[in-house]
Amino acid sequence: MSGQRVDVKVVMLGKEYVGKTSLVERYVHDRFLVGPYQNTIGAAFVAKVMSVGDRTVTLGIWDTAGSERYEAMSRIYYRGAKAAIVCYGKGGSGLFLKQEGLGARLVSEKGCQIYLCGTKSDLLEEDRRRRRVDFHDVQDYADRVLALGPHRSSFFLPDELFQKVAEDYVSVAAFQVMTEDKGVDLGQKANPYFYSCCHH
Ligand SMILES: Nc1nc2c(ncn2[C@@H]2O[C@H](COP(=O)(O)OP(=O)(O)OP(=O)(O)O)[C@@H](O)[C@H]2O)c(=O)[nH]1
Repeated sequence: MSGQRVDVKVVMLGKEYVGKTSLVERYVHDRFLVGPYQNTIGAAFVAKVMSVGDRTVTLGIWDTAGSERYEAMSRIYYRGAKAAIVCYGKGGSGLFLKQEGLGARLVSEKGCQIYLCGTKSDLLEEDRRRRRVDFHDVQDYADRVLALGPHRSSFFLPDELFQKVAEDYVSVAAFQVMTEDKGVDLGQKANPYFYSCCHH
């Protein structure tokens, strides 16, 4: 990685145990690690080179620790992020508050595109009653807390999600403005995307 230029700083956010590391592992190494859960300490970094049309884009992905113990540290990692993947466990505890705080802070970060990612969809497929986070709550969060414009919902596999981030970097006007260092109008950069992922 030394000397390699990162085009897009991507930060993974969300509560502990929600599945951030597994999402990155699936995307970067195409594997799902079974075994005892190991929480991330601080943050982990990985770079991934990918193609968008005839362009090469390097994502620098910071997988931050979800535990509140590391919250102060995480702020360091999302400084300057151009994309934030905010993960929430659809079948998890139902607590969305931490992400709300993080999301609100991210909006104040210049030029950060936000992707809301529902994880562990496979658990819901096994048993619909496990759903704890309602899709409408997520929509409400995007509207009310992030105060962002129109949004879409899609089911994507992990590699498709990161591909979308890279494609947006190349194609979305706000990103193009940023690369020219002209600054970003927060009002125009604002579409959150809802993604639903599982890693199996
Ligand atoms: N069934 C299922 N389990 C998952 C999925 N993704 C992650 N897990 C499990 O959930 C647990 C937590 O996953 P991690 O990826 O380590 O979670 P994290 O968000 O990185 O956690 P922190 O490092 O504490 O922030 C692990 O035991 C994973 O095996 C998924 O899509 N489906």
